[in-house]
Order: sequence, then C-alpha cells, then structure tokens
Amino acid sequence: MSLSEDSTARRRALRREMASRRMALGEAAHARLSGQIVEILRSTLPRPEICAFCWPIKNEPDVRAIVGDWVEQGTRAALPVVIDEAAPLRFRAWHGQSVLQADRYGIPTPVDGDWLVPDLILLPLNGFDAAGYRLGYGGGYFDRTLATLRPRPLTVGVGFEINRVDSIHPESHDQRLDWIVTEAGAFRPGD
Ligand SMILES: Nc1nc2c(c(=O)[nH]1)N(C=O)[C@@H](CNc1ccc(C(=O)N[C@@H](CCC(=O)O)C(=O)O)cc1)CN2
Ligand SMILES: Nc1ncnc2c1ncn2[C@@H]1O[C@H](COP(=O)(O)OP(=O)(O)OP(=O)(O)O)[C@@H](O)[C@H]1O
Repeated sequence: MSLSEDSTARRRALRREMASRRMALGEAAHARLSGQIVEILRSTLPRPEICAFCWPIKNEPDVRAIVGDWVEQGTRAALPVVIDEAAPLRFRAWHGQSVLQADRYGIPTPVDGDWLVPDLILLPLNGFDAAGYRLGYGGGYFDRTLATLRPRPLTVGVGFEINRVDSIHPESHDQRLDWIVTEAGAFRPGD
C-alpha cells in the first residue's frame, strides 16, 4: 500500500469512528453538551455581522440557539451550500422561515436567499486535534472554501470531547481553526 493510500484509509476509518461515537450519545447527553458549548460560545465570541453555521447532521453539536440569539440582536445568519464537488462552498442567508431542502448528502439547505460572505464560521468537528485541525466528512469543502475567502473569516470549530484525537495527521491542504470550542472550554490552538 502506498503512503497516500494508507493515510486515505486511516482517515476514512477515523471519520466513521468519530461519527459512531457521537451517534452513541443519548438525546439528553447530546442536548446537555450542545447547551454547554452554546454558553461557552456566548461568553467567548463577539457577536458577528454575518455568521455561517451548519444545520446539524450525524449528532453534530447543535449551536442553533446562539445563532438565533445573535440574529435577534442584528446578526445575519447563513448556511453552506454545496455548489459542486470540486468548488468552494457558498453561503446563503437563513432566517426562521427559510425553506430548506435536502442536498445531495441529505443536508437541509436553503433553496433561496441572498448569497452572503461570513465574518465568522461555526464549523462542526467530526474529529479534531489540539493543534486546531479538523476532520470532516471527506469532501474537502471547508478547506477549499477557507483557501479562497479574503479576508479570512474567524473560524470556530465546535465539537465534543469524545471526538478529540491526538493528531488527525494534517495534510498540506488542511486549514487550522482559530478557535476550538467543546463542552470543556474554548481553546486557541497554538497557544
Ligand atoms: N452539518 C454539516 N453541514 C455541512 C458540512 C458539515 O460538516 N456539517 N460540511 C462541511 O464541509 C459541508 C458538507 N460536507 C460533506 C462532505 C462529505 C459528505 C459525505 O457524505 N461524504 C461521503 C464520503 C466521501 C468520501 O470519503 O470521499 C460519506 O460520508 O459517505 C457529506 C457532507 C457543508 N455542509
Ligand atoms: N484547497 C484545496 N484545493 C483543492 N482541493 C482540496 C483543497 N482542500 C481539500 N481538497 C481536496 O479535498 C479532499 C478531502 O479533504 P479532507 O479529507 O481534508 O476533507 P474534510 O475536511 O474531511 O471534508 P469536509 O470539509 O467536506 O467535511 C482532499 O483529498 C483534497 O483532494
């Protein structure tokens, strides 16, 4: 097996393992952990002008409560839209009445709304390490997106401690996050 085949297989196995750890959380535990993350986000981050977040899938942290609070205070919220497998994501305005439709991966996605450029991205962490690297679902979407956004938005990974690993063995395209927030606290990787 070549080196790159080996790391691809290792990443694939790790992606599955990370999601299955979350799927084993009960509903009450998931809600409690998400609530703790929301409180830490609230006390750590300034309210953004335009906040991108993700509609939770596969038992990802649910941070919709803080997005809703920020929207009441004047923030505009946006959800990612997959345009093409090889393209960066784009972000479409979301509000409480937005119509969402499952995209090619089954992720609820706005069917209309303004295209926005976020100054803050709340990014779910399928897996992560203390150096600030994220493991997603293998599409490379966020890395491609961050590589093109100027100025770079503040990137805040939101995850559960059960998805922390020693190292995700970052590759050259992997982008480091500015903050990682879990139920255990807010961390600035590299500090
Ligand atoms: N809730 C949520 N929405 C999100 C993201 C996210 O991480 N979470 N994304 C963050 O970027 C984008 C979607 N990224 C995705 C990337 C891959 C797959 C997927 O199903 N991949 C296949 C395997 C592909 C492979 O290994 O090559 C799979 O899991 O079966 C799904 C979503 C945009 N929306
Ligand atoms: N900046 C980039 N330009 C071109 N291709 C990229 C870039 N970033 C990532 N990719 C491609 O995407 C593939 C998957 O990347 P990776 O395994 O890091 O995905 P991921 O972060 O888990 O996915 P996602 O963000 O969609 O959840 C890489 O093998 C690479 O080919």
